[in-house]
Amino acid sequence: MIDLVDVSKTFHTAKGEVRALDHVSLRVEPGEIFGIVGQSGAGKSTLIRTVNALEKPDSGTVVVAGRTISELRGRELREARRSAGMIFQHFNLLSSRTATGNVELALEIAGVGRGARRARAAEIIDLVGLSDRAGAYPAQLSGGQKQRVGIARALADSPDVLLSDEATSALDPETTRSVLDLIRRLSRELGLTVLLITHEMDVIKRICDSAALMENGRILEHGPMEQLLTTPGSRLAAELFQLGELPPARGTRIVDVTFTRQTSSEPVIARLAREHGLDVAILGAAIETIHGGTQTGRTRLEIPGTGTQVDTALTYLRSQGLFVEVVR
Ligand SMILES: Nc1ncnc2c1ncn2[C@@H]1O[C@H](COP(=O)(O)OP(=O)(O)OP(=O)(O)O)[C@@H](O)[C@H]1O
Repeated sequence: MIDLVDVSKTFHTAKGEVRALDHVSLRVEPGEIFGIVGQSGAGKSTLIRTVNALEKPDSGTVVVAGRTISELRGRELREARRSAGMIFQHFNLLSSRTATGNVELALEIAGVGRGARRARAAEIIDLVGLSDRAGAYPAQLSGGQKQRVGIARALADSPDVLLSDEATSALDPETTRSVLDLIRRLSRELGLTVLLITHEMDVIKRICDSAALMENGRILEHGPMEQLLTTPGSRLAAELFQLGELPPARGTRIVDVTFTRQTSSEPVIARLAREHGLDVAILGAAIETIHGGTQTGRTRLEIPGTGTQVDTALTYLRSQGLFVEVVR
């Protein structure tokens, strides 16, 4: 649905050149929720702005819903832009218009007639759960409600893609969860593809099917969440499962064991100690629920013993369907 191929963008500033996007390639499948995480200045906003053609890449191509929007101009470009709706951190609502009025405005700009505008606005306001607040002005709405209006406005013209630029960063944790759950529900119900950028790992783990980590204009790693979790050395996985510092070296082997879905580490570790006679210590553990329900966890083990004993232990863990990464 969204394809970025070798996209680069450099800004020329008074302080010199800033390479905001450095040969970025990325594919977001139809219906997928794809999250891009990275520190401030990583290039996330620039990337998302190339997808709705607010920014033109210096090189590379951006294809959205089958149209190479990085090459379009004029009327064709305006038409193509309609395939993506966008939501923002600070909602960007018009304070002089009600919730419905804000949604209708988007349809007015898209050239939809008055009757159809009314009907569609009511329908989409209902879809985001705001029917009882349809006549309220932004100042009378909570942050979460304002973002629901933002979502309704973005989806009013039935785009294929929803772009989200830190849409929950100004919200408290509980409201964040309800807005993310709404985005996930809408994505499933409408078959909507979602590309979101965030600096919060919590957002990635709550709703994303796939994710990418950006730094200095480059994509460092990307892929489906479950694949990332079992990629050796994945920084996204390490950030998801915070297992703390490594203890001082003392001649033992330290391994991280990741389990997903049916596999649970507990009986396996108990059996490892019992059947292999190894005095295994658990140094840390973290369990997370990723993209709406899959329980995934990581346990950090310290395994003493000779090289052969440890190798046997690792072979045993792997034979139990666990992903094992030797940390030290
Ligand atoms: N219009 C611009 N002119 C000059 N430099 C820019 C412009 N837009 C972005 N940059 C620079 O490009 C780099 C990437 O910025 P970008 O906003 O894409 O990062 P980001 O990951 O979205 O960060 P943040 O979360 O702080 O918005 C930064 O160094 C930024 O200063």
